Amino acid sequence: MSTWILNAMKWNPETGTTERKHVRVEGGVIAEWRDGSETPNMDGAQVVDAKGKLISPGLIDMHVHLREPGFEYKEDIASGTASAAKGGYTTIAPMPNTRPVMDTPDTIKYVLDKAATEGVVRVLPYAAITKNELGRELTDFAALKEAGAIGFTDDGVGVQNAQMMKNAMALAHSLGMPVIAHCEDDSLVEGAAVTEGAFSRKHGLKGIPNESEAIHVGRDILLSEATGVHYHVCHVSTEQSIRLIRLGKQIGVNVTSEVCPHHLLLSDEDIPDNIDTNWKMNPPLRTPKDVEACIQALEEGTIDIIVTDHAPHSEEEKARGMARAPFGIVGFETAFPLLYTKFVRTGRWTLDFLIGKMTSKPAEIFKLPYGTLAVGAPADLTLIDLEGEREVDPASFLSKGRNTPFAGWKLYGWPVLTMVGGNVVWTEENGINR
Ligand SMILES: NC(=O)N[C@@H](CC(=O)O)C(=O)O
Ligand SMILES: [Zn+2]
Repeated sequence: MSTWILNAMKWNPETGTTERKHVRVEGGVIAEWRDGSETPNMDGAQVVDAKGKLISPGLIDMHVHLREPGFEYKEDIASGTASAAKGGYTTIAPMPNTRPVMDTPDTIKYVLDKAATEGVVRVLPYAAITKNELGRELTDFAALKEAGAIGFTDDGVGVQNAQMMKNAMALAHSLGMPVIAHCEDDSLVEGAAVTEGAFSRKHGLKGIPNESEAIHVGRDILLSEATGVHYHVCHVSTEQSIRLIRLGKQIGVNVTSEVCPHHLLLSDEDIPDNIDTNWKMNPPLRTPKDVEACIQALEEGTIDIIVTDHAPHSEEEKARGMARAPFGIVGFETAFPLLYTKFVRTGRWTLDFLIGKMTSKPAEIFKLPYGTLAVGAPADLTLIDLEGEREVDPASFLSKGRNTPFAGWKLYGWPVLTMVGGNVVWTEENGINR
């Protein structure tokens, strides 16, 4: 079965503009491109008229929480992958902080099987570094790799013991696998919900200091240098971490890093005075200076990629107040429109720059065969409406989570169709197609 997508606008890096193109998809891969002025032979093919929408490689999100197994009331693989598809994502990497923790081959297989039967996008799971993410005992890395895990992380908590982390890195390196780290020194954080900054001072709250993140980043860069492992820093939020990553890259350490849309767009000074827990996430929103440092780090390449850290929680949990509500906000269904509207439409970034940080760059650093529209590549793609303006409406999310600080924001750049391996899995018009 072949499909023609007609009249899509495709970025041309040589001219720095988009051009009208037709593309044929066959056998799950991109088979041929034609100029928009041609009329291809479409006998027997399924035809999709893109009507001038942008065509992008399917977005890739290397830091997400699907909550299954164990927290299906927050999200499950069916709802989480549907939410991803609606956000234009075709490949996502879920974190192992589930219940049970994804720390055995069986849990990895469970997630992969569920994703194959109920999921609509590609799901590439991470496995835990330590059993139950308790930081005490390493998991069986070789068996987890064999089961299909793509890397090791205790995301949700930092690995507190340096020797444990060093052992993990040495073992991961011997297996050719990356270590992905949630960087947080618990001894500096205790009982705080927001960053140390203007907001914490104004409200008399204990703050989460920037060093709690950067201390782990610095430690782990040294351990990566010692072991040679590919070390990837999760959700970078501070100027201090950036300084260390920049230095690590300069001296040739195999370090990469990611940033979330909220850390590029919001600071602690934007948190409303009524302290809505949709503004509580980990790492917390930092100061305006940190926000600008994150933007510049992405621009200079110190930060490599953009991830959502999609972290759904129930309304009941988020209603527990700032001290007791869990950390985290949803991300799939707002990421691209937010970044397109705030950085591309304002002229700070080119469309190509933004899309690269969400497609080809994650594919490159995690060695994935996706994130490209080249002939022969898997037909993972998304069509995006760059012109229609719409408000963020959490009630319309396909995620079970409604926890976002972006409700009501008026944005451009909404996905309208998502294709994975040649199958249309979601359209704005007809919803999910399983
Ligand atoms: N980011 C968050 O605020 N929360 C994540 C954990 C994590 O990514 O560290 C979660 O699992 O809810
Ligand atoms: Zn984390």
